This record gives sequence, C-alpha cells and structure tokens, in this order.
Amino acid sequence: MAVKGGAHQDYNHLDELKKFDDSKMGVKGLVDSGLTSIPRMFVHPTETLSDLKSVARSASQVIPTIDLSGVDSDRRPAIVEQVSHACRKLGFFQIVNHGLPLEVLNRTIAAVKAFHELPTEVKNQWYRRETSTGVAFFSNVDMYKAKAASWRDTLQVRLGPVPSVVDDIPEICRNEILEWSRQASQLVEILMELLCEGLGLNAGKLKEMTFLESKGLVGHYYPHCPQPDLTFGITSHTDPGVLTLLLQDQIGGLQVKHGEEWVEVKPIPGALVINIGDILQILSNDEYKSVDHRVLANPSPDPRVSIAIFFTAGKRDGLYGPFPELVSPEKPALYRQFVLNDYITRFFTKDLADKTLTNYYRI
Ligand SMILES: COc1cc(/C=C/C(=O)SCCNC(=O)CCNC(=O)[C@H](O)C(C)(C)COP(=O)(O)OP(=O)(O)OC[C@H]2O[C@@H](n3cnc4c(N)ncnc43)[C@H](O)[C@@H]2OP(=O)(O)O)ccc1O
Ligand SMILES: O=C(O)CCC(=O)C(=O)O
Ligand SMILES: [Fe+2]
Repeated sequence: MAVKGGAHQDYNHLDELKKFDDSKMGVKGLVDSGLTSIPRMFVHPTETLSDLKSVARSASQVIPTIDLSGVDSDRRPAIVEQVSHACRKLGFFQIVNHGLPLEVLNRTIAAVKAFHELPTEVKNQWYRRETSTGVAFFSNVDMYKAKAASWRDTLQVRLGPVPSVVDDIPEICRNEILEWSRQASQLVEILMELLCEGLGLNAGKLKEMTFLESKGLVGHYYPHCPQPDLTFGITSHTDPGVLTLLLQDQIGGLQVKHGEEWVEVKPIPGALVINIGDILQILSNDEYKSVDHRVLANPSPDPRVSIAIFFTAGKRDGLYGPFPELVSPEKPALYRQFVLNDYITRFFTKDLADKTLTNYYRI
C-alpha cells in the first residue's frame, strides 16, 4: 500500500486507521492511555498546517451576534436585515435572547459530555460506521477518505424524518437530546422564517419544503491534544445541509474563513451559532453563503463539547435547485438541479476538506 504523507516506508496509514477503529476507543481513549505525542495518522500535511496561524487580528472582523428579543414585534424588520446581512457576507452569526433557557443549554452539553466520558467498554457498544439504526458513535466521519484524521470523537443521532428508535439513544443523554431537538426545532422554525424574509420570499417557504423535518444531531467531543500544532479538531469544510444550529461550550476553537483569514467564533454564554449550508447557498442562487469553517485541536486541559443539528433537505427523491423567485434574466440560475439522493451519496464518498458540493453542481 502507498505510504501516505511522509518519509517512513514502514508506516502504513490504512493499517493504523484500522487498528484505531477496531479498538473502538476513540481519541478520548488514546488520551486516557496517557500518550504525550499524537499518533502519525493524526498528523496533517505541512501545507494544511501552515494555514493554522492566519487568524484575523482586526477587531472589526467578528461574527455578528444578533439579539432576537422582540422578533414578533416592530423590531422584526431590523432583525431580518441583520440576519440577511450576516448570511450574505459571512454565512455565520450568533444569536442571543432566543428563548432557549441557559439551563437547557448547559444540561444538553453536560449530557453529551457524560456520554463521551463513559468507560470505553461501555461506550463501545455504540461504536459503528454504518448508521442504519440512526445512532452511531465513531471518530472522524471521513477517516478513511481524509489525508489525516482529526482530534475528535462524535455521537451521531438521526432526529428526522425517520427518527432513531428512542431506546437506541444512550440513556445517559437520551432525554436531554430529545428535549434539545424539540426546543431547537421550534427556534429553527423562527430562524427559517427570518432567512426567507431576508431573501424576499414567503416566510413559510423553507418549512413548506419540509426542511424542518429532516435533521441529524452530532455531539462532538474534542479532548485535550498534546500536539495541537500538528492536527485539527475538524478540518476546513462547509456543511452540506440547509442550515446548522450549533451549541458550543466555553472552550473555543471554532473558526470561520473570511477572505484570506480565519475569524474566531468566540463562545458567549447562552448564545447559539447559526450557519448556512451548501443546499441553502444553492437554493438562494448564491445570495446566502455557505462558508468554510474548522475547529482547532484543543490545547486546553479540559475537553471541548459542541452539539450541531444539521437541518437538511426533506425528500430523498426530490429535485432541488435555485428558487425560481431568485432567478431572472439579470441573474440566471447558477446551479443545475440535483436529486437529493445523488447529493448525499456524493457527500459521504468525499473527504470533508474536499471542495464543497456547490462547486460540483455549479453551471
Ligand atoms: C449528507 O448528509 C448530511 C451531512 C451533514 C453534515 C455533515 C458535516 O457537517 S460533517 C462535519 C462533521 N460532522 C460529523 O462528524 C458528523 C457527520 N454526520 C453526518 O453528516 C450525518 O449524516 C448527520 C448529519 C448527523 C445525519 O444526517 P441525515 O441527513 O439525517 O442522515 P440519515 O438520514 O441518517 O442518512 C442519510 C444517508 O446518509 C448515510 N449516512 C448518514 N450518516 C453517515 C455516516 N456517518 N457515514 C456514512 N453514511 C452516512 C445514511 O446511511 C443514509 O444513506 P442510506 O443509503 O442508508 O439511506 C448535514 C446534513 C446532511 O444531510
Ligand atoms: O464543533 C464545532 O464547533 C463545529 C462542528 C462542525 O463544524 C460540524 O459538525 O460540522
Ligand atoms: Fe460544520
């Protein structure tokens, strides 16, 4: 087998990946074993690592924080304007005063953290790469396709359109995940309205297209990394869905690409992060942007936990493309139409860091 990424002929990347995968211990298990340097399979190519330092210094380059209080009052047009501006320029924003209580946020983070901190011999019953039950614990969704693995573990739970069987969700975080899904979906219904209004569309358009029903949750765990300059928590990627709602703890490390620089998404107690995915960039005919983001490997002694819910397109055999309302002789359709099934297959056969699916469907 070809040696990947380096000089030593005795290193077999695929063997290392398989050994790690078969151990079912995840990155957390490696850290618990007391290692002080990261295994070779996690070391990223020099050219990717050289970009680690290009972080924005300018205070003006910040991800906006939008206050949602009064969203049903005469403040709504101003909120729509801020949301629309953020989606067009940066593809990311944070929200505060969104109505979800801080205790619920904290409880959800604590429950997902508790899952990841179960003993390996308990947790490994959920370790799998096939997702037929809708619940899977694994390390690195793209591990066998990526140039190098990254320093995180993930618990994945399908929430719709056909949700996971409730009893398959680990009991230690079951109620919290289900409650989070319920509350987050109510909030995302409002956000989808604001996003539609920001495009000049009917407020109910995204909901009518069932984009609220198809959703998957990932609970990421980023343990302390002894050599954070050699790897990532998640490599640069865009999210493939419609939009992502992200709950992060206070450790930090999420960065968004803005021009040639990386801008930090600073944790704010009680805030939630929203970003546009590739499908909404396509539907909006490039009015809204799905942008590259990444997570640095965690240098802190404490683990970082984040929980994303990906809202995605509803019908697997449905045809998707730019909204006709956003296509005109002055601005023709920038993408060809695609069947969602084809799109999903393409997503899972690529490395996360590969160019986004928007490039594939662009005319
Ligand atoms: C294309 O599906 C997606 C993906 C995403 C976002 C992905 C990312 O941003 S990657 C960054 C880090 N993320 C992770 O580490 C977790 C990755 N997990 C996922 O992307 C999951 O698909 C999910 C978003 C949590 C669940 O998505 P959902 O659309 O609900 O998927 P299902 O209905 O369960 O499955 C659809 C189809 O995809 C196959 N599949 C699902 N998960 C995986 C996986 N981890 N590896 C390989 N294949 C997977 C699944 O088997 C289904 O195919 P069938 O042929 O069996 O029907 C955001 C939105 C998306 O839609
Ligand atoms: O952990 C984070 O802050 C971001 C996770 C992410 O980008 C993803 O799951 O797609
Ligand atoms: Fe992402």
